[in-house]
Amino acid sequence: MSGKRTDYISWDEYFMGIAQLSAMRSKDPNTQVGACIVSQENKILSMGYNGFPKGCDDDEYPWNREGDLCDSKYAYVTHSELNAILNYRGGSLEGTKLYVTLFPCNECAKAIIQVGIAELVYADDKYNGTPANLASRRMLTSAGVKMTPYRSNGRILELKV
Ligand SMILES: O=c1ccn([C@H]2C[C@H](O)[C@@H](COP(=O)(O)O)O2)c(=O)[nH]1
Ligand SMILES: [Zn+2]
Repeated sequence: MSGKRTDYISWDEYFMGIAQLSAMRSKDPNTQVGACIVSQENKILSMGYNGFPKGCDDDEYPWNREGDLCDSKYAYVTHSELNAILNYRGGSLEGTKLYVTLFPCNECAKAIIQVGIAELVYADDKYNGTPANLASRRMLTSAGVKMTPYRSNGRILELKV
């Protein structure tokens, strides 16, 4: 009997929690996505969320989903996974693990594969079955990236900030 706390959060809860917290920084009114990249030694290497690139004012660029490409967010938003990858300045991401709140699209899948991320743990999969989702799964499978759905145990983590 060591007397240690037993209700501490697991590694998965910790890293998915960080991804969820990162998503809360997103200005996207429809879908907020967060990502957290972790080393094989469970060290957090990088984080990201979906948003416009540096210098592109959140109040000037459109957050619309509809309309011409240039009048919608899709032309401008950087996805959370890509932001997490680009935010990392420490060298190689080979063999790392990505926690992400939404299953990655095909464009993010390309970046994930090319930087050598070995596994992804995803929470939501609301675009399952769409062309981007199918293409993403196809590439991730071909590249041998392990895809693990996050299994929430339903525990609610509260923060007073
Ligand atoms: O792999 C992905 C896919 C999407 N996102 C971001 C891009 C957008 O900001 C939203 C999706 O908006 P919808 O209104 O649901 O189409 O999510 C991402 O970060 N990573
Ligand atoms: Zn994406």
